[in-house]
This record gives sequence, structure tokens and C-alpha cells, in this order.
Amino acid sequence: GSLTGAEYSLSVVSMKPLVELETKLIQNLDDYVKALEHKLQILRRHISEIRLENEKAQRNVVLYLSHPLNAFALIRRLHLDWVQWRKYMEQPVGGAQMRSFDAWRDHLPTQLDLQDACNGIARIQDIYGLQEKHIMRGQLAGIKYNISMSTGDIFAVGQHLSRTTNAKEAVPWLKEVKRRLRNQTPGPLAVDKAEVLLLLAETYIKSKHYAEALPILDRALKHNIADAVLLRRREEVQQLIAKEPSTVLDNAEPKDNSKVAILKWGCRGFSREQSPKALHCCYNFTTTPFLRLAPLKMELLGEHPYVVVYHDVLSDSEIAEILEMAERRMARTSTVAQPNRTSSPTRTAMGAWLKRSSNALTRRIARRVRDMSGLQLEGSERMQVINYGIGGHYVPHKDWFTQHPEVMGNRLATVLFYLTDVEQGGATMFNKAEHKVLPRRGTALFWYNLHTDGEGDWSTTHAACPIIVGSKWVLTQWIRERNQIFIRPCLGRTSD
Ligand SMILES: O=C(O)CCC(=O)C(=O)O
Ligand SMILES: [Fe+2]
Repeated sequence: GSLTGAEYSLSVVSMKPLVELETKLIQNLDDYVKALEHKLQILRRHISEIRLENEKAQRNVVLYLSHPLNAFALIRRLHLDWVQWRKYMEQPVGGAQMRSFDAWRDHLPTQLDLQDACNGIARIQDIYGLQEKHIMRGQLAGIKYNISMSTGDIFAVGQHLSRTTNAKEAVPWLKEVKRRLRNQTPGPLAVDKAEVLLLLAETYIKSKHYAEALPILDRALKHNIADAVLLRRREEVQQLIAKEPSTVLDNAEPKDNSKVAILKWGCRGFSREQSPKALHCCYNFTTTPFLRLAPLKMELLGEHPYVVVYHDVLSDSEIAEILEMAERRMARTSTVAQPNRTSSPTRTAMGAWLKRSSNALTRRIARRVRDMSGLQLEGSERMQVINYGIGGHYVPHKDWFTQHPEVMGNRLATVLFYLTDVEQGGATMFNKAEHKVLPRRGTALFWYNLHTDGEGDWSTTHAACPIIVGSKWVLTQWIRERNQIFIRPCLGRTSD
């Protein structure tokens, strides 16, 4: 709960407190209902008592009033009691519950959290080319889940997309909301009809589909006959149509920036996953003396660039301990090139840095990295544990630096441990080398980022494909050049 600003949607683990928070909100609303019910009970009991008395009087008014105790009581009630009931009606219910709510308000997701969440859904749809109507129904990449989107969910995505540069992408979402307007349950969450229609019309206008905006505005006007905003908008649209009678519908696919295009191609695309492309599998007995005792199951994915998979290198209990350590240290991850939040982030995830010297486990993992790579770790960054959130991803990038970095040298190699399986999406994708590696709990990926002469290798460019379903956790160890002098001497390029 100590998250500041917009960080909930960026990782599954950071959203965990929200479930607890909603439990409290439900209990609080239930307490409010109980308070209301208590009031209702008191009122109902009084009504039935006083009605009985009143009916007795109705049956024979004079006879009733002839009895002094009846007449006296009537006078007293009307002078004193009813004023008390009036006061009772006025007394607010739920003050305590509203104060509780206000105390939790700071922990609620913000507008920025919602934007991130909308971007995540939009990214899954866009990168994997899913149909909006399938997502709304809970069908994700061909698998039907027993979850579907509410009208409020769909409207929020539509509203968000209508504000983006590709406003047209909001249309399927807003049309679905319009379709559902008829059978809405009344209450504070019912969406406002005029608002939906106006937003849909504006979205058409923004994407130059003027002719389609007109009937929507007409429909909105039917319900708000003299609405000034609607009338003016309608007039403007008619002028636009008159000015550009044959408005060319802007149906061209929006141009993707190259990173988005690569993700679309690589994350949907080449489905040669792991094994069919493997050159060979073998046991690595040789990298360090330790491996002669405990060989690692190694699978070579490619030699140029050199990419290998090590199977079963972390046990379930080791993973559980690492996740526990990381969960306590999570913060929004940034990249070197993009330290601050932007609307199109290159990396959407939360991370934690762990010192290799933290405890027995981190030291053991560090030794395993040395065993797998044959490289030393002095001077390398700490290990980074990352958890992705809604549609979480990392755009195509290379792990090495173009500008030769300071003392410890460039990032010679990367070891990427998968700490979880991912149900759908979330592959690590090398778009140039054409490897797509699906996360498998306990598996690690190792590759060299630099050529043997120390130059950066562009063919190591890789990305984290958006997660569709799952909570993806990885642990990364970047290995710096310096200190490897005697292990991997610069030989000059052996190949390209
Ligand atoms: O999560 C992944 O699959 C890749 C992560 C990555 O490339 C990085 O952290 O540098
Ligand atoms: Fe990377």
C-alpha cells in the first residue's frame, strides 16, 4: 500500500494489495447496508404499530375519540412524536462508513493506473491481432476464459482509446457500450447514454468518419432535444460534410512505429519455439570444475549469436525464496534511455535489485551463473528480479551499451532466469536471430551480447512479448566485460 502514483497495473505482485483493499470496501459497504437496515427496521416497526392504531380510529372516529386516553394520545403523538420522526428521517446514515472510505481513498488506483491498465489491454489486442469482441467475451488468443468485461470495463477502454492518436481504435469498444445501453441495471454505475453517444460521435469526427457521426448525434438529440452542445456539433458536422462531400474514409491501417511492428511480427509470428530449432542438447560438464560433479542440461539455440537454454537450474524452493525477497523490494523499472514515465513506455514492469552477497541463496545463484557462463561477476550489476503486469512487455532492445561505459566495461553476456511459467504470451523474442523462448519455471537463457572483439552484437536484439495471461517473473544477471580478461580474452572477431 505504500505505492505512490501509478504503479499498480505494472506488475501482478503490486496489484495484490488491491484484492485486500476491495475486501475491506465490500465489508464497509455491507456495514453501511446494515446501518440502513437498522434504520429501516425501526421505521417499519413504528409504521405497523401506528397504522394499527390509526385503523382502529378509522373504524369509528367518534367512538375512538370519545375515549379520553385515545384522544389524549393522539394529541400528544401529533404534537411530539411526529416531529421526532421528522428528525429521525433527517439523521444521516453511514457517517462512520464514509469516514472509513475516505481513509482508504489514497490507496485507490489513480487515473494513471487506469491508463496503464487500458494500455495493457490495448497492447494485447494490438500486438497479437486479437478481435475486440473476443476480448470483451473473455476469449484471449483462442482460449475461452470464464471471465468477461462489464459495460463499465468496456467504456473505460473506449474512453481511453478515444483520447489517443489512433482514436478510431475506440470505435468497437464504444459501439459495444452503445449496444448495451438498453439493458443496463440502474444505479450509480450505469453509463450515461448521452455521454456514450457524444463520445462515439466525437471519435468518428476525429477519425474523419463524418457521415457516421451524424446519425449518432441525431440519436443523442432525440433524448436531449434542445441540447446546445449536440445541436452545435451537428451543425459543424454538416458543414464538414458539405465541405468535403466525398470524405475519404480514413481506413488505412495506422502506421506502426518500428518497435511495435517488430513485436507484432515476432510475438505472433515465427512459431519455431525452442526445440525444433535447437541445434543440439548436451550436458555442460566443462565450463567450471563444479560442473563435472553436477552437469547442467544445456540446449544450444544458436551459435551466432551464441544463445543457450539451461533447463532446471533453479528449484521450486529457491524460486519461492527469491520471489519473497523481491516482493519486498519492488519498484517501477526504468530503462537507461528512458528513466521517466511516458505514455508509450518501453518497459512495463516492476523490479527489485538483489545483491549477490545478500544470503546463501543469492550466493548460490551467483555461483550457478558463473558455472553456466564460465564468467566472473565482480563489477557486474546486482541481479534484477522483474514482474510484469497487464499486457506487460519490453520493446525490442539490446542489453549492451552503444557508448562504451566506464570502469566495468560493457555488458558482455546476459543470464535470464525464468521464475514462472506464463500461460499465454510473454515469450523472450530475438527478432534478428529469430528465437522465441517461452518462459519455463526454473529454466535460464544465456547469451553473449558482444562479439569476441568486444563490439556490440546487433543480432542479440530481443524483446519481452506482452503477457496475455500469467504473472511472469524473471531474474536477470548482466555480466560486465571487465574481470573476464583471462577467461575470455579479446581474440578479434572469429565470425560474424
Ligand atoms: O523478460 C524478458 O523476457 C526479457 C527481459 C529483458 O530483456 C531485460 O530485462 O533486459
Ligand atoms: Fe534485455
